[in-house]
Amino acid sequence: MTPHSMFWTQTPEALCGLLHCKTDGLTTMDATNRQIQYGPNSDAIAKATGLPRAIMRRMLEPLSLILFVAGFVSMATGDITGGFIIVAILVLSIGLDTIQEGHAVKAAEALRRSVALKAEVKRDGVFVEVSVEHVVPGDMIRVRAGDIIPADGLVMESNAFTANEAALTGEPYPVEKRPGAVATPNVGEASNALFRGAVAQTGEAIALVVGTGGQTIFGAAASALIEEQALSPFQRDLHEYGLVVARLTLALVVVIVAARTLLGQPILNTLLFSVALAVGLTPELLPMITTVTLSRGAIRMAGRKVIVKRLASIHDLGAMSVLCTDKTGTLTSAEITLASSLDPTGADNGRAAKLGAIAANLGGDRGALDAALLKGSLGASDGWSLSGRHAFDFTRRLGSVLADGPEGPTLIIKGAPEAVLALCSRQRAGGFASAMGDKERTMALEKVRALAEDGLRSIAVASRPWQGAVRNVETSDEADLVFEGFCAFADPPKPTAAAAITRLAAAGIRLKILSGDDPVVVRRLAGLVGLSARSVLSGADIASMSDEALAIQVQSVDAFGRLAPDQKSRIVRALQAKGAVVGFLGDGINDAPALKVADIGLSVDGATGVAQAAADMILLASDLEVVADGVEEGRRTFANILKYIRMGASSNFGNMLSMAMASLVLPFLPMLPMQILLNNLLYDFSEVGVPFDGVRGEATAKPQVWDMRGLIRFAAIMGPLSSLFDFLTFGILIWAFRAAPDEFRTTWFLESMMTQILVIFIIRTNGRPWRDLPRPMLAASSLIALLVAIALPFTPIGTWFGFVIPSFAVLASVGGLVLIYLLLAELLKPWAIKTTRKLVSGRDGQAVWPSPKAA
Ligand SMILES: Nc1ncnc2c1ncn2[C@@H]1O[C@H](COP(=O)(O)OP(=O)(O)OP(=O)(O)O)[C@@H](O)[C@H]1O
Ligand SMILES: [Mg+2]
Repeated sequence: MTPHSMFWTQTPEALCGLLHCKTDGLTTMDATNRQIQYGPNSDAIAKATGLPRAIMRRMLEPLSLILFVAGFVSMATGDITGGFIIVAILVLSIGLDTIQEGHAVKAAEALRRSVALKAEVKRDGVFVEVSVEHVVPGDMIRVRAGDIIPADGLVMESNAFTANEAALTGEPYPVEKRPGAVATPNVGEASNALFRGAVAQTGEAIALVVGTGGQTIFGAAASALIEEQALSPFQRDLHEYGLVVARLTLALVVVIVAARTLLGQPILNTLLFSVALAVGLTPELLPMITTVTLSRGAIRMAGRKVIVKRLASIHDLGAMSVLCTDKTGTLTSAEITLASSLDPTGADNGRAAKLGAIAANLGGDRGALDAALLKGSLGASDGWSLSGRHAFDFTRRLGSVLADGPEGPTLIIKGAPEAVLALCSRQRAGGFASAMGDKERTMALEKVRALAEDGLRSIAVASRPWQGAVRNVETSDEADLVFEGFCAFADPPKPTAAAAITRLAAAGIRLKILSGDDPVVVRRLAGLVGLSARSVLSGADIASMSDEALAIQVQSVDAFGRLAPDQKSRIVRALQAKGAVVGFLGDGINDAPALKVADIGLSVDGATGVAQAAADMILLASDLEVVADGVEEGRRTFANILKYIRMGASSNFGNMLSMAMASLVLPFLPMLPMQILLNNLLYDFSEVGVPFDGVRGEATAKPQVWDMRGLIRFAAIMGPLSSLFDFLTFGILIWAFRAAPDEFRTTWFLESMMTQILVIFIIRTNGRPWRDLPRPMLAASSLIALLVAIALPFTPIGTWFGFVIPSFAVLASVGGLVLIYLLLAELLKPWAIKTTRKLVSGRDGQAVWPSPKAA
């Protein structure tokens, strides 16, 4: 049943027998059945979803459980109305919570799935794209350079195919994979096997899937690469904040229960009161609120062509202060074209392009340059076949093929000019090969420079007739070459790039180009799109720098060229070291390491699988405009979450706190448990509109960073203010009006509702509330909650809750107090919202915001 142990030692026929399939792919029907039999190709533990489960989960939370029990106990002991109301309110809150969450989260999840990695499988005789999850044993898959291999499989056909299994086996170099029997049980030598989670480096292969999901050789290790979702510092802080409040609450409850029991108050009553208070105090809604707001943010961002894979990265995007980007495809158009083919002297000659196209075709790379070469010389490789290869890699910046054709066995090398020229000892011009010395090399490099200054990027092509037996190419073979000439490519900047960069700069985000291309090309482009082109650092420059020196250099340099993949990630780290929140936008295999290290990895739809897998967000259009839109949305979302948190940390919390204190000095309960629960429910309802609220331009104008100290400052100013007015109400009711318990509770309920709900309109904006009105949804949710709260005591239903109609004098004075409270809150606001966390310009030397993924 498990054909996958050492499957590479078996023949395709034997495996097909075990898997009950043929070697020409499955039918859709068969695949569907197998999906049921084998399960999805992922080993994420299926999360309990579904409505009943979501409700159960909430009901089983300790506080709800206690309240349910208490409610039923009340009913049983005679207080039918009281007990019933408590249970009813609980059911309503849980319903509110569940509906809100279910809806938004599902939609966000669906979006995430829409950019899930795709795999090419043969179904009903043709190759089609399905999501990786739907690959099943028995499928024929096709993988190409840049893909993450979706399942374990036996290679049936291959063309220049190499796979990088570093993450699985630790073997740092790509290994060639081709069909053919292997006898060894050793995984590392299974040259006919593909393993889930490895990266296809070059070429193309077709394989028979023998293992999916957890049933793969590297199992969980592989899926960690494919499906990782780490917590961001923002989420961790939120969690911690929740814990602090929970502990405070617990302490408070213990004190109240002890004190009131000592005072001889009825136990059940006290217990219910303190649990209700705990419900009011705990930010039990916080996780739901952040998830819902983030999910709503994700949905809105999708409308602006940004698909969010990791929800918490929305905040990180809003906090981003530096965006590093690859050059081709984002700053320049993705479609590179072959502009000219030149011989070593600079004269037009098609030979370089022809050899380049042969190498591109046989070499199996899938880069933009190869595509341009193939398009530029159609049919050039007719009559040529592959005998050996040394695959292109971004560190050597060249690759070679051993091709057999009309000229006999020939080694063809193409790559970055300085890399290729260093290997040449002769050059061919006008049909003749002549010696190539330093003088010729310098002239050739000057030609490259001249081309670059005209905006053309070039690669060099060299060759040499192959002597001796045909075998695979090694580094030592790449010497003593004949320089054949250059291929020059046009790669002009996108017309929209400069404007987008200006817009990002206005939003407080600095752009840096991190390219593998020639520094001269990079410099010219930087100038064209409005970046500082004064100094350009190259990979060679930074290789000799210490981390400290690099961290200083990256502050002022905006353009980098000739970077190896690990140098891109090194620069990202250097920026992070000085406190910047760094985004990286890239699409190639060579961008994957930097995408992983960056705080926010951005890739584009259609990018290589590795890049997409490493990214947190996928742009549906490769355009900086889209990033700028996304940043705006991200900041908006974050601002809305902040509203919630601020509200919870001040008014709501303050109210419950003063109530707890009052319960210790009053001979009666300051509010009945069901009144507290009602208070909490109405307050929660009033906030339902927050995720839909608008945000003022100024709140999204600069990178926004989660600022725990700032929040504490806010709470420390607004909390006591709210408590002060609670105590004033308290004092007036007791001493001025000598209010009876029922009137006292009703009035305090009204005061508490009015302050909590109305202060939303003040806290939600940094500006004047009357100049920055809330969106209809928030206005509606809070005003409805407020109206219900105010109207209740005056209706017959109010009596169920133990409300009475307060006297006019009482109402008038409390109304007056609420107005003064709101006025003071508005006056103190500017002082309370001052950020304590200096916004990062990359210079404050304070890494208070560690990169989420760098750890
Ligand atoms: N297929 C190829 N054949 C030959 N040389 C190549 C090929 N791909 C890349 N190179 C060489 O390697 C260099 C780095 O590659 P590339 O420019 O794609 O890196 P990058 O960092 O992705 O750059 P960009 O910022 O332009 O996207 C190129 O400038 C070129 O000289
Ligand atoms: Mg690139």
